[in-house]
Amino acid sequence: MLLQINNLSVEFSSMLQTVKALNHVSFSIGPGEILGIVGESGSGKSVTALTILGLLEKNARIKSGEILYKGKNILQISKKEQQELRGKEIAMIFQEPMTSLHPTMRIGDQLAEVIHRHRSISYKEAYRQAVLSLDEVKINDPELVARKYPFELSGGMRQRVVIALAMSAPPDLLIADEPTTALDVTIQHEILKLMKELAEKRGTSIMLITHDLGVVTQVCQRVVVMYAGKVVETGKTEEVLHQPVHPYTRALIGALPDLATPDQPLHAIPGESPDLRNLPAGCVFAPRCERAIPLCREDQPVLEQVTETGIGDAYLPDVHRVACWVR
Ligand SMILES: Nc1ncnc2c1ncn2[C@@H]1O[C@H](COP(=O)(O)OP(=O)(O)OP(=O)(O)O)[C@@H](O)[C@H]1O
Repeated sequence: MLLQINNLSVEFSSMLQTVKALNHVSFSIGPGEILGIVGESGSGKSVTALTILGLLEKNARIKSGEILYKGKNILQISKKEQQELRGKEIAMIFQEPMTSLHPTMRIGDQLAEVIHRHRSISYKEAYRQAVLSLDEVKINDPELVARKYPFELSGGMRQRVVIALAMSAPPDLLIADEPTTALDVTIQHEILKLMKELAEKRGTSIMLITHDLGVVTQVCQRVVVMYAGKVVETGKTEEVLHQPVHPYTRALIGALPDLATPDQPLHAIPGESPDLRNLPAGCVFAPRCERAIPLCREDQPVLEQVTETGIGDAYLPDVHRVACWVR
């Protein structure tokens, strides 16, 4: 495994309250794998990403768990080592490309500077490679685009530049937080295709955070479904999305006419999202669950293998697992 998260719990505290943002989260990402993390707003997707990157805000506390990156617990390395990891091995791209781009610097110079920093080559050579990297992310006329400023490019073009920047090290793990949400459907499709191609070509693993199940179907081999800071279901994309077991996953999928079509937002589920300052004693989804039985309100279910068909180690990442008493 490239990345293995075990039993991760993260809280945010202020004088008055404690928000339990992640509760005993475990999952892994293999080399070259594209893993989808899906869930409603507030389910803990971004907090998971920020914890991996060592970028949690000051009021955050890691209550339990470990994050093994190439077998080493990166929750225990120094700030400097975390920074090095972020620069060289783990890259991140966000929904809004401008957050990653310098507004007053030409595209070619931004890329060349990063490439120059990572490799021991002259700036001139780094600039030449910057132009090549624009070509690699399928930008037409890369020499011309290299001389432009970010504001002169469309949203889709900017996100391609950001991908080129993120891939310049190149990283072993790319964390992409809603990378196509701000783009129109056709461009979304092209950007996802590009990310998939780059992952295959470079062997980069991608952790793709999305609220869009169409995106998951399109590019992710496996998926982790999160709800209220917990993993409620996980397994191969096809199994989880075509034979969902958790009532939450079922509800998410319920209203989608066609999973193969991108840009399908998650179905709104009746009831309110749980209050992370005051989580229920039993299953976090029980208050909204039509199938809940008394046990669901008393005891927290843990992730367990769905069927016996996946014979062997229940902790193999491909195995379809669900945290639900009623199945
Ligand atoms: N610095 C913080 N202080 C207090 N609470 C926080 C902080 N950062 C995140 N949270 C809380 O942690 C929970 C999980 O947030 P997170 O951003 O990971 O959700 P998400 O699944 O990524 O949602 P979205 O899809 O809206 O980005 C939310 O309830 C959020 O309010």
